[in-house]
Amino acid sequence: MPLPIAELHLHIEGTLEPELAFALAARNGVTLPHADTDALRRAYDFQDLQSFLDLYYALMDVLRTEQDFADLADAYLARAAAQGVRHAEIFFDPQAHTQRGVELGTVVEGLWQALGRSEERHGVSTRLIMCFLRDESADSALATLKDAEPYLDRITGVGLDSAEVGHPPAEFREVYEAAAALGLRRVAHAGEEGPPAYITEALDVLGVERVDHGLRCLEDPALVERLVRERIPLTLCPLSNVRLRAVDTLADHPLPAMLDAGLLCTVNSDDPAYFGGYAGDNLDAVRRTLGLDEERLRELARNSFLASFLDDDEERRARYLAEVEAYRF
Ligand SMILES: Nc1ncnc2[nH]cnc12
Ligand SMILES: [Zn+2]
Repeated sequence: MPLPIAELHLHIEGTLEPELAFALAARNGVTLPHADTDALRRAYDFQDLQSFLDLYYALMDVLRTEQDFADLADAYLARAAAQGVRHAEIFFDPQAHTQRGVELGTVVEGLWQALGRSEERHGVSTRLIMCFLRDESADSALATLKDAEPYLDRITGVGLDSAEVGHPPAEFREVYEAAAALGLRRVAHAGEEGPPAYITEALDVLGVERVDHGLRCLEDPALVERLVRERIPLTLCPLSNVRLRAVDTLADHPLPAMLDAGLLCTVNSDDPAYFGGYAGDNLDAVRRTLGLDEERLRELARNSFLASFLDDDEERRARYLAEVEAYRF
């Protein structure tokens, strides 16, 4: 039995496995530019975040109907459950779909078909986090938040993703203020490729409660001290960092140093179909390559539930935390 964890950094569109991409392409009459799943997998040789995003957005063309989004999310939940995920806070990118003519309602209703039965089917509780694309305008983000109003009972929070460098968090101050006024939780990608100043801005200007990635905080000791003091969770994604070349090799990943520094780290999969593994695969990889011992792994699992948005269900959080403490490796 795998270690129970919460996955807090997972883009549902990044769970589109090549086999499902081809099946949906056939179902929807879409022609992919790749000959077959092997050819598509060979394209997963990324230089940086942008080279990944180019393929990630292109492949979304196969996602057209509610059923497609339901199938995508259901496949993720099944895989995640098998790897120990007990609770998943799932990102989606509405603008990547509405821009190509797929309505927001199709996306949310489709995802909800899978999320609504996830506990019964997979034993995984879920939350949905709507991300704004930071390489689109702040006005587009505001329009997206407005469009989402009919679905807010299904959306727990907002996030900020896509190409980071040159798109500082402060550009999205207004939409984050509006989201907060609607009672939404706030997170943002920062310090994946962008500088530590973006992490500070995400905290001070956007009011985020968690930082997605946050890897580059290590370049600013005062920021590290603040993140430790304020117990700001970081949702790290080790295999993603290797594939997108934020670190040279997994052996160079600073996770052990970050834990030693007292940072509230969690381990997540980001876009598992593209980066070579789901949440449990990420934990296995850091255990083997970075030599994390059992107590460090238990700490990562505990952190994941502490950092989750289960504040509306403390009884459940306590149950998950008890499972972590009782776990025998
Ligand atoms: N790792 C990542 N960083 C920024 N935007 C993303 N969208 C999907 N995965 C992402
Ligand atoms: Zn991400």
